[in-house]
Amino acid sequence: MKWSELSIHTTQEAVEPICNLLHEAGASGVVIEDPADLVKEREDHFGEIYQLSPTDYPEEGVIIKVYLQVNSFLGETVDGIKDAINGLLTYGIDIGHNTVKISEVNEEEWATAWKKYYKPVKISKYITITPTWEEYVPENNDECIIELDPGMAFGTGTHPTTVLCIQAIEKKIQASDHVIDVGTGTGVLSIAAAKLGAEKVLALDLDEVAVQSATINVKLNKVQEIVSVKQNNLLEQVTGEVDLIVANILAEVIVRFVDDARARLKNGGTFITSGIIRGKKEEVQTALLDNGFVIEETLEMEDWVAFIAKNNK
Ligand SMILES: C[S@@+](CC[C@H](N)C(=O)[O-])C[C@H]1O[C@@H](n2cnc3c(N)ncnc32)[C@H](O)[C@@H]1O
Repeated sequence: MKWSELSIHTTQEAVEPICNLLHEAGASGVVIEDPADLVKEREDHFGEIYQLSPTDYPEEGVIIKVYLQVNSFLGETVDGIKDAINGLLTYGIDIGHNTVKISEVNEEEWATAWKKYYKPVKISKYITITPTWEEYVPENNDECIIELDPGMAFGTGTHPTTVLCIQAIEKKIQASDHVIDVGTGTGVLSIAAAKLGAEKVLALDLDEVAVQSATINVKLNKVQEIVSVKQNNLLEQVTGEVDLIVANILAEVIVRFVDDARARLKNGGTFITSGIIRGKKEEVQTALLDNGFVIEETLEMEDWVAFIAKNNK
C-alpha cells in the first residue's frame, strides 16, 4: 500500500486546530516535530521524554506530519486540508510559514517514521512507559513498566491528559477494584490500572484500530486475565457497578455521559475525567456537580485539566 506524507510547517499556536482539521479529514497517526520538546522545563520530571535528538526537529516553528493513503481522492483531500488551514487565519490564528510538502512513502517507512520520537517516559511515582523497541532498565524495584506499541491509536502515554489520568489512577486505585476505561486508545490507562492492583478492567473504545491496538498491548503487558477490551460507544449497554471509571475523552464527549458514568459507579466510587482543555473546565465541572458528583481534586498540566470526582449516591 502507498502512503503520502503531508508535512506542514506551522506555529505552536496552530498545532491543535490543525491536528483537529487533519483528524476530521480522516487522517490518523500525526507526528509533531516541536523544538520546544527539546528544552521543555517541567515542575517535576513526570512526562519528560528522554533521549530526543535536536537534528529531528525544525530550527523554528513546528512541523506536523500526517500520513494519508494514496487513492483517487488524495488530491481533493489535500486541497481541502490546505483550505481549512488557511481558514484558521479568519479566527486570528497565526499559521506561520504554512508550507505544505507532499511526498510518497511506502508502508514500512510510514510504520517506523514516528518511532524515533517515542522514548521511555516516567509518568508518575510508579509508572514508566517504554516503547516495545527500546531497552529500558528500571531504576528501582518499585518502578512499574508499561510496554507500549501505539501503532495508529492514541495513547503513547506522553500526552498531558494521559499523564494526569495515570497520576489520578495511582492516587485512587485500591487492590481488587473493578474499573472501566472509556476511550481506551492503546489501552495505556487500563494496563496502568491492572498493574497498580485492579482486579478487573473493562477497556472500551469506539474505534476499531484502538481496540486492536489495546488488545495487543494488553497481551504484551501480560494483563489479559485482568483487562478485557471491547468495541463500544461510551457506556452504552454496559451493566453493573464498578469502583472506578476513567475517561480521557474530549470535554464535549464527557458531558454527554456523566449521568451514565454515575449509574455505573458504586456508592463512593471514583470518576476520573481528563481530555479537558482549560477553556472547557467549567462546563465539565458543572456537568459533574449537576449529576451529583463531588469534585475531590482538580489536576492541571500545561493547558489540560483532569477531575477526580466521587459518587455520593
Ligand atoms: C484522547 S484518546 C485517549 C486514549 C487513552 N485512554 C489515553 O489516555 O491515552 C480518546 C479515545 O477515545 C475514543 N473515543 C472517542 N469517542 C468515543 C466514544 N463515543 N466511545 C468510546 N470511545 C471513544 C477515541 O477513539 C480515542 O481512542
